[in-house]
Amino acid sequence: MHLRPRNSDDKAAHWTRPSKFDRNLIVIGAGAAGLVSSYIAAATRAKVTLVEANRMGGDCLNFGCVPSKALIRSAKLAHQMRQASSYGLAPTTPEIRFADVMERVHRIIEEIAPHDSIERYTALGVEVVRGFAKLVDPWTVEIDQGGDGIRRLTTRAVIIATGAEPFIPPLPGLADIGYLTSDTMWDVLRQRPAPPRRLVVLGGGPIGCELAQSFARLGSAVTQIEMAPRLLLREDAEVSEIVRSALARDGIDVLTGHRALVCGTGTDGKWIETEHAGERRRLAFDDLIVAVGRSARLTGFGLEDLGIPVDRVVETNAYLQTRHPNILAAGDVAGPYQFTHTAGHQAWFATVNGLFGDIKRFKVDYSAIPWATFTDPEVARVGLSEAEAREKNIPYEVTRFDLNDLDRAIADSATHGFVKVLTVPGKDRILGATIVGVHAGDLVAEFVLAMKHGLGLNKILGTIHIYPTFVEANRQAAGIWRRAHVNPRLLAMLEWFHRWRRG
Ligand SMILES: Cc1cc2nc3c(=O)[nH]c(=O)nc-3n(C[C@H](O)[C@H](O)[C@H](O)COP(=O)(O)OP(=O)(O)OC[C@H]3O[C@@H](n4cnc5c(N)ncnc54)[C@H](O)[C@@H]3O)c2cc1C
Ligand SMILES: NC(=O)c1ccc[n+]([C@@H]2O[C@H](COP(=O)([O-])OP(=O)(O)OC[C@H]3O[C@@H](n4cnc5c(N)ncnc54)[C@H](O)[C@@H]3O)[C@@H](O)[C@H]2O)c1
Repeated sequence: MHLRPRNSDDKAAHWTRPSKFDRNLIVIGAGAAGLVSSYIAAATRAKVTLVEANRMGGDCLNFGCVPSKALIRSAKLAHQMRQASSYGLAPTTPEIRFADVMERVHRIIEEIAPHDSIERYTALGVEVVRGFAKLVDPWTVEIDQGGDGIRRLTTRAVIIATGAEPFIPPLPGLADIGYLTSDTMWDVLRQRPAPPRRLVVLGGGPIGCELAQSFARLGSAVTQIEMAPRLLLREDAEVSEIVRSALARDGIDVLTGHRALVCGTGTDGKWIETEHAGERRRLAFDDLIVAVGRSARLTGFGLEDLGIPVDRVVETNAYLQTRHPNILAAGDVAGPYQFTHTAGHQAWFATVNGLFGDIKRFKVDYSAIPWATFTDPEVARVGLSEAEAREKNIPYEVTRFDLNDLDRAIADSATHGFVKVLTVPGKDRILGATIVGVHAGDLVAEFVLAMKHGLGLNKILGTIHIYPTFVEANRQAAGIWRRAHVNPRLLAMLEWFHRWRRG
């Protein structure tokens, strides 16, 4: 089989498919998508090689979910200590030992690292190679192993799982003043005895909100700059408002609708200038974290030479296949989501389609994708938000239950938030659920299960939930929906029946 590279000037260039292959599958990148892909391939007894250029576990373990959630936990405890008087305890001001906080963050990375280690994957039957992988042709991968030389392997299928990296905006002066990103901050701040004194967080997405709140609770004076009119733009406006006021309560100066214009260094240290409603404002700071989105890693490993189309992500079809059907992509590099669990979810489809696609292919299922932002209160969602339903012209009904009516939330003095469910008008079929509150990321699992398996609100109402728990809020919401949908004629008949029985 011959394939001609698309858009290539070299008209003579073509590739010949080998008649034999060294591997069934080569996976490029050992983050969530790559690890799960190679695991599944090995479980089906395929000969699979996993190539990682940097740290096993990818961004989630080393720079993302794990360190950020570890930091959030220390920050939450500091916050709870300050709240002690609300619970009848003596007011406490926590002594923040920042170096110890950062040591704990790194200890937790080390504690989880064995799950993603070379040793574990080797024992599972995966060949793990340290090095930088490059596609030479649709069936050949070249691995630069640094001092250990270059190795070439042929393979029937390839999964691109190269992830994403922080996007750095073209902000004048930014490169000169020095800035932190999720890639660099964990190592840089590990060297510091104290948290940044004056911190600017650029970006009001999940990363910006989680980090801004954590550092504020650990003692930094935080200013958060978001150019959009509100935080967490993907969520409904009321969600953004709850998060904004929570961050404000933590002392963060939240500047939405502010465009960052330029930064530099002056007598009072570093500064950034923003513009809002025609007014310019200059803010002094000591450290700045850039959290304005993540760009897929698309260049430098052969996609261009193979004519594989990319836009913001690698272009794939519903089976996660690229232009070359034996080259597939999963995780942040494939989009449209940028979560660890969606990377793992796509990995199953990419692997099965890569190994068995010429026999049977499976379309990747995006029907019930959940996510959570781990601010306090947490924000979790599955399916449609109200804004999305309106945008897509999908008719819906809303049922809402506020946590200030939930016994457990009242007992815990944690009543900020709600459960909001969108259903098909007149039916109990769930179109989406948004939960804001303590443990929202855990609570949403019930709606994910319901949506995935076609269970409606009646089924949630008919399921026993332990009293008093936060997850009872889901059943309360289902109960509100039920009461709003009782048949008035049936009620009238029942009333008549009872009257008749009384004689
Ligand atoms: C601060 C932060 C917090 C986050 N929190 C959460 C959260 O709470 N929950 C959640 O679900 N998601 C969270 N995420 C997102 C999550 O980390 C990513 O969605 C996830 O890591 C994507 O996995 P991946 O396998 O696609 O890519 P990655 O984890 O980025 O892995 C890709 C790997 O490929 C390697 N690589 C790249 N090119 C090559 C090459 N040519 N050769 C060899 N190796 C290569 C890279 O070194 C990297 O290790 C967070 C992200 C950040 C930054
Ligand atoms: N809890 C989680 O699951 C979790 C946590 C963190 C990150 N993530 C993943 O990582 C992805 C990236 O997160 P993120 O927060 O970096 O990106 P994001 O794209 O979600 O949000 C970035 C924000 O920055 C703003 N922005 C862009 N340019 C700006 C500028 N020049 N000045 C000010 N604001 C600007 C945007 O308007 C946007 O609101 C997320 O979309 C998510 O998928 C997930």
